[in-house]
Amino acid sequence: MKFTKMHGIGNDYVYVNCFQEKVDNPSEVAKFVSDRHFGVGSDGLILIKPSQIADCEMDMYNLDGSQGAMCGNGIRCVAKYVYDYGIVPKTTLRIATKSGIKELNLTVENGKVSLVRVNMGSPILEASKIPVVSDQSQAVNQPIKVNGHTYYFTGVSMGNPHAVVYLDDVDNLDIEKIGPAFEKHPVFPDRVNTEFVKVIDRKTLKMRVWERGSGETLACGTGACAVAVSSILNNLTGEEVTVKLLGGDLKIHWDRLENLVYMTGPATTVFDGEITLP
Ligand SMILES: N[C@H](CCC[C@H](N)C(=O)O)C(=O)O
Repeated sequence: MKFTKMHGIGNDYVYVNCFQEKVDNPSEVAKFVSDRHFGVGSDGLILIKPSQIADCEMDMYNLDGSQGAMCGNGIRCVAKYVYDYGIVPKTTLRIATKSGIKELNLTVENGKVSLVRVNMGSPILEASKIPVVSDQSQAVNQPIKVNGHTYYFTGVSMGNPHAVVYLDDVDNLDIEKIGPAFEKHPVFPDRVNTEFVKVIDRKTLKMRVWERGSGETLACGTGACAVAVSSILNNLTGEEVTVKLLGGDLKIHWDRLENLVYMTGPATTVFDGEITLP
């Protein structure tokens, strides 16, 4: 199987061009290629497919083989792939995902995409639609008991579920322990991606993320959007923020009038390869 290794500020996936390749059992392939010792090494697998309703379709799998509904860092790389490889020679394009069609604008330098702006759509705040178990219609600063401690989270879906938790220190965080405890907590019926956030100032947030099905990743685009929405809802920042992640920065703007979230960030191609599947 031919593939291309790409990343969005360190959130790396194995990309397969399904205009040319056929992947029969993507969940199993995701588990195999994601292994950093026995496979290629990645946070998961992303299939780039033809679409009847958009310029192409993105189909994303976590490293545990579970299918995700949306991938912010991934969709920027999909746009870069289809432009750079001449499949969709347009700088404004639409990509179908499991959470609807997203529109993207590309910045091209020396014939290659360097920066991508994604209209990520409207955040979903209704607890039942995230889903989050709550006795309120929205889970804003909701208390939750994890490993014997009480934390407060805000639930946001960007097509996939996120729990945003504010802490004074995200550097000395035992994320390997607290991450899985949030991910599998019964308050989140479909599991959850958890972002641990420190507010730097009203325009800057610093975050780490424990992803559903992938563990700690260096970045999470939908997570950065969820963090921005939560921080604006909690009046901790203005509408435009820089979210600083381990792998780099993303610019997020929640246009409250349109109720649309825009994410701007880079997309990087690392190498093309070929792998024999088991
Ligand atoms: N890394 C992705 C999110 C993956 C979400 C996935 N872990 C799930 O919801 O199952 C991003 O950049 O938005």
